[in-house]
Amino acid sequence: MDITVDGLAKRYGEHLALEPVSIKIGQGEFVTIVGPSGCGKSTLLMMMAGLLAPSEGVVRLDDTPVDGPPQGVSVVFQDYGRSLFPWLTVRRNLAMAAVAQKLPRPVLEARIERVLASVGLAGQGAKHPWQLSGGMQQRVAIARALVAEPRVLLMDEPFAAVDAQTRADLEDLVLRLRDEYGVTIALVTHDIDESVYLADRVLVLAAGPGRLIRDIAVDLPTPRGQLTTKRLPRFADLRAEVFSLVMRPELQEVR
Ligand SMILES: Nc1ncnc2c1ncn2[C@@H]1O[C@H](COP(=O)(O)OP(=O)(O)OP(=O)(O)O)[C@@H](O)[C@H]1O
Repeated sequence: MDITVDGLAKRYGEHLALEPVSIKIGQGEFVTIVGPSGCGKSTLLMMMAGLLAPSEGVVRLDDTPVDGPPQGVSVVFQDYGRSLFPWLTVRRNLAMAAVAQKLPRPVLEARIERVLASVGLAGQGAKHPWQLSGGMQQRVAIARALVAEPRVLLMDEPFAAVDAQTRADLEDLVLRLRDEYGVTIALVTHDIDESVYLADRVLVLAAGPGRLIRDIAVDLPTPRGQLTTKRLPRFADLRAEVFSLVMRPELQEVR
């Protein structure tokens, strides 16, 4: 599913949180969104998810305008602790996400088992979220987003609350899932290395007011690897480019 963001802007009362922004994200593309705190990253993502109404402009999925949470789009938030139901098992948490699809029970159960295996949680379905580590809970949140077989996955700092090792594992997991499920992904992050490592394109936003200042094509080879990719000179160049834009946007602005 393509995502077209056309002149999308957001005001909160008098405050202009995001100047009009236009972006196209192609089917199966992985785009990351970076920028300093308060530049409107979450605001942009929530409007793409149909969870927040824009003040101007429109989001289209393929050719259909978004005017509420659309079918085929799943969202993963940072705060997995609050996004899972603690009183339900992992399997029941996942089943809830596909309720609207009214799948026959065996189809739903097969999907749940497949998705749990995909995120490395085979055999954990009968546990409750609180019996799992933070990294495993975030895997459940990702699995839950996949159960409905979305065509678009929108992720808002999904790995911010886990340790570095788990974060690297989850990054690689999401890259693999993009290939396995062919989903289009937009992911908000504060982490510049992560923004380059994961992306086909990095969108850099600046603050005061929030605006898009650069759309960088990441011409690194695939498949990516934590060691192989991050030791490439080209990775260091891209990382430095994003870093300087995020830290000193006024020196770099091109449009
Ligand atoms: N519900 C709201 N009401 C009023 N202002 C808001 C609201 N949500 C966000 N803002 C403001 O809009 C701007 C953009 O916020 P947003 O959360 O989108 O930024 P962000 O880049 O995701 O920030 P962070 O990286 O800190 O999460 C900020 O100035 C914020 O204070």
